[in-house]
Amino acid sequence: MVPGAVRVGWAITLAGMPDVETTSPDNPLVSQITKVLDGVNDPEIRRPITDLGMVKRIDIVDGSRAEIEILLTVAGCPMKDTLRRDVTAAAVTVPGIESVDITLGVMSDEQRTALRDSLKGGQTDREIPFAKPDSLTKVIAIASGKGGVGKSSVTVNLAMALAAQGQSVGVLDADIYGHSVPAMLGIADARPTSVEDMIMPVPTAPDSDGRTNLKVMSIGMLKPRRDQVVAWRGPILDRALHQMLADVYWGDLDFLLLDLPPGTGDVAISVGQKLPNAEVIVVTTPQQAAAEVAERAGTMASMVNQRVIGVVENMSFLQVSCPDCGKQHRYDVFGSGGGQEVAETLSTQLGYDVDLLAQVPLDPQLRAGGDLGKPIVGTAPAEPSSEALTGLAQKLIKRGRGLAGRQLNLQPAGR
Ligand SMILES: Nc1ncnc2c1ncn2[C@@H]1O[C@H](COP(=O)(O)OP(=O)(O)OP(=O)(O)O)[C@@H](O)[C@H]1O
Repeated sequence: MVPGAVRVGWAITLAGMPDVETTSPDNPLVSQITKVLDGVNDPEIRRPITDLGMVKRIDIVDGSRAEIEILLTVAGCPMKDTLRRDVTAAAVTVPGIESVDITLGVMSDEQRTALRDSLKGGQTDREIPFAKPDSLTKVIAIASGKGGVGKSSVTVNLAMALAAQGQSVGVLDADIYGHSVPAMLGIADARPTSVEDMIMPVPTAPDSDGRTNLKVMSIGMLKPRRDQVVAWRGPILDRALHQMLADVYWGDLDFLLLDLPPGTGDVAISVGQKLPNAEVIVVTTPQQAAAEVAERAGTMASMVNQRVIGVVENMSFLQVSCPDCGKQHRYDVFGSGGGQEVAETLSTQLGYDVDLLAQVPLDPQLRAGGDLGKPIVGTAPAEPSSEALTGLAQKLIKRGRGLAGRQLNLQPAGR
């Protein structure tokens, strides 16, 4: 503490987090500033900075100048400018405050450990929060039989569509061959920061309301260099996946989407073991050959006891407006019927209804959005492809939490 400072007892902090210091404890402006700072979230952890012990000191100088010291979790925190801006914007809303000086410091090792422990909230090391029977997060793995059918494009657009509808969404890119999710979301070079051994997933750019409802962790972010090739076999992959589920601070998520590698390999088996309550969406194109391999991905999911909740047919048709007659013409570029066929075959094989949840047209704008890191559901929500993906998001929100892998606590009925 700075000399002459006292701890003010009114700050409600997480267990173990220090209170705010001040040299002017009787000045009501200090408590008013603390109150408005309760509304400022750390952009990565997405909890109030006051709860996280990040507000070290608030002093009022010359009656109307606020001096605020903020502790960053790590030196060189990529979000420091956002924090500085948000804290200043909040503090100047307090009547009587005319200027704000922000000093940025860094948490000590002890403070970081206390923060990490608080965030874990009793969760033991290496425990996967989503695997707990009482987890409220809907975990959905996006699978495909083969590469290039648009699995990652569906994943990022679905994630954005869910976030746009107020859902808190995490995307775990477990596609060792592609890991294209960060680039498709415009955060290709972003690297997660960590608090002690806890990794903060990377938030995507805030939406127009300043919210970042979507955070990402990718297998590519565990590599030292972006251009490095991942050539991991089963056990290392399994550990990497465990790390991304257990050591990443995902916070309270409504949805966790997993972009799986194509096919039926090691990652699908690991996901099945680690997340028995995950549900699966199979992505296919309308092509016959693609449909046949997609069925295998669905069968694989059921072999590891995951429920297949539906099929998405991507690149379903191309809609072109005719320069001669002015009407819209549809072209079945990749054939037709593959999605429906996968849904019907899986329903028969698995013994429950597997629906065709969406048909997403072939759309050059969707491709361009992926290349530019600006998914089409955000930039052109009225396009038919965006509408199909937003419709898929709405179906998933309405669906409620599945019962796969959950303890039902059913008792035999008494006679
Ligand atoms: N509906 C669509 N319309 C037009 N282009 C699309 C559509 N869906 C995907 N694409 C494009 O097809 C290519 C492959 O898509 P994507 O990377 O999403 O497939 P994937 O199944 O995840 O492949 P992989 O598993 O090999 O990473 C990308 O260039 C993407 O922009």
